[in-house]
Amino acid sequence: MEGLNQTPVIQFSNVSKSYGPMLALNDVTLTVEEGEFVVIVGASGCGKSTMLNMIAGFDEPTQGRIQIQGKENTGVNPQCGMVFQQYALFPWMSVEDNIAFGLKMKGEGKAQRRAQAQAYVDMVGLRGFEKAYPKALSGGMRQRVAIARVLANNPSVMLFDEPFAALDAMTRQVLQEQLVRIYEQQRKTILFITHSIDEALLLSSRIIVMSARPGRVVQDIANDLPYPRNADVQLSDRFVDLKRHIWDSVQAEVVRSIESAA
Ligand SMILES: Nc1ncnc2c1ncn2[C@@H]1O[C@H](COP(=O)(O)OP(=O)(O)OP(=O)(O)O)[C@@H](O)[C@H]1O
Repeated sequence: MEGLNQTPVIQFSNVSKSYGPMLALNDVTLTVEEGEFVVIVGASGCGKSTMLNMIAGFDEPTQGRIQIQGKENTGVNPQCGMVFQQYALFPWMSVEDNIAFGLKMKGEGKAQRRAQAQAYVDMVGLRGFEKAYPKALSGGMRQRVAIARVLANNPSVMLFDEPFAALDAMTRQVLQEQLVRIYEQQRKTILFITHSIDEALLLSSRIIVMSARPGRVVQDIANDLPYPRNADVQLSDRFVDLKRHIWDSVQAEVVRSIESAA
């Protein structure tokens, strides 16, 4: 059967991570296959960002092994593209140049860079803003530039660390729907962190619930809400069932995390 013997895009094997004496992640084993949209939820401080940082090669496990497409990182992994909560754009570059930056680094010619940048400008709905600088853009627009820049690099894995957390609710919903559209078209492998169960359900094909620190995987839930999706999915009975189920386990872990901090 197709896909059965494929190397997973991401493989955590018994991964633990300590910072000095503090254990942040404890024995995490997780396999992510090509084309999955995995959302990680869990209490504050349970090691979600640490997981993304280790996948990207910004940090490494204290114990266990992380393999990206079958290989352990030896440094920052160019196959991983990260979108952060804070927009991390180059303020001295236009929208177009920010998006095309990675293409320039790869040595692509100017005309080709411009054409590709334009395609991603269109994809994230920023036509007309190509020549604008980040300071002239709203938070939501900046985040679209950040997403387009990562897409333009065509990474094997897209990593999102609470990318919409700083946005107002309406902008957030527009960007969520846009990201779902992009996923439906491109089926990129995505790992996405959020504190919002609604966001997790709207976006993901699978949801991982982490325990309070030290983080472990406590639930691994297939999100069977059908694609194509839009915000209306939140009105369905299945959405409400899944939300209740996930909320119960997240809430238990949040309470544990607050109690252990007290
Ligand atoms: N570079 C570091 N040095 C020391 N401690 C760190 C470092 N990075 C993370 N930690 C600690 O590791 C734990 C996990 O942090 P991490 O940021 O991965 O959690 P998180 O689940 O992403 O949290 P949040 O939801 O609040 O963003 C926290 O207690 C944090 O303070």
